[in-house]
Amino acid sequence: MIEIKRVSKSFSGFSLKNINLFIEKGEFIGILGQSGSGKSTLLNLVAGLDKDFIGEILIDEKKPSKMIKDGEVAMVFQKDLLLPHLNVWENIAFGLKIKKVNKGEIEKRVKEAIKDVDLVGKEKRFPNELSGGEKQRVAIARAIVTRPKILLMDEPFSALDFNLRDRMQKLVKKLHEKLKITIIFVTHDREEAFYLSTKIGVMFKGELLDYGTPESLYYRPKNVYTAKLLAVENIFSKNIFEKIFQCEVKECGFVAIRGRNIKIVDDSKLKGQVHEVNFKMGEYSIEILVQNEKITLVQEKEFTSKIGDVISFDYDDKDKILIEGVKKC
Ligand SMILES: Nc1ncnc2c1ncn2[C@@H]1O[C@H](COP(=O)(O)OP(=O)(O)OP(=O)(O)O)[C@@H](O)[C@H]1O
Repeated sequence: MIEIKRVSKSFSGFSLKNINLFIEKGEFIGILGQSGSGKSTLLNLVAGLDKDFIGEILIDEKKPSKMIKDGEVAMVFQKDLLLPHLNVWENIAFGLKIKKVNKGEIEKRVKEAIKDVDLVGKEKRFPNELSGGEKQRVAIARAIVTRPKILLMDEPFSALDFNLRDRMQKLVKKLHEKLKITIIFVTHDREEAFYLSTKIGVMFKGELLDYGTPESLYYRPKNVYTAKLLAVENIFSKNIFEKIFQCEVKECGFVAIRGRNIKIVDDSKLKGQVHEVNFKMGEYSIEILVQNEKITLVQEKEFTSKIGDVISFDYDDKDKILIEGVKKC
């Protein structure tokens, strides 16, 4: 178990603020947030790379620096950091040799890791003879070969093209299922976080704003920032929402509704004027004006009305997302 308790850390102009997080063994935690939100800062503290912070971090009741010394924590970074003068096999075996693992065991583990990351046949190649994706696979093999309890990954695929990224994500997911280790994976890509994670932590300006399963974050974001990050198109203060959707909402700060949950119908008391239409990847994104407020509807069905037309729309009460608290973004 990883316990992050009341952790704060300051640089000039940035601080990580009072982070509390409890991570069970075997979970896959995605830390999601925009650039500069403090994801890597937090990961470096968990890795024991930075010991200068307020609060407490315990991994299986031990300090991170002890875990990393004992080889129980491994890291994969955005840059592969392979040793250029060693071939694939030697790069993967390097950590085991340092730990003085016996030769037979090294052979066995390296061979298995090479199979796991799909690099069979490329053992003798040097890093400059590998593609970006292959280099990252070597980096992952090098990390898992030491059989760490925890694997920390800091945007490992952000430099790869989307096809390769897809393949690498599948590989990491498969490895997680096979090895059952705890993984913390930092990313600014919400699809990546949703695909991989059992739980996601949302970071914003040094704070952990939201934490939960992908489903709970998707259906019940706790704040406006998470809702925006998860592409909820329509977010209004309670009063404005009540005005444009002609309803009464129980006490809350904001009300949100996804564009795909607003339907165009033949007739309804709710009407709006078409303001803008965009066709994106098989979906129409339709912006309409309702009492001077813009709302966005999303549908796959072909949209034939023109700019300026008045259309009727409706929604289901259960699709409203009530958000407490203050606006944060
Ligand atoms: N060693 C340092 N000294 C001073 N400021 C730092 C240091 N490391 C990070 N920062 C600052 O802390 C803030 C958070 O950085 P961090 O790298 O944790 O963000 P991030 O969410 O991982 O961003 P990215 O996605 O761009 O990697 C940034 O404003 C950064 O400039």
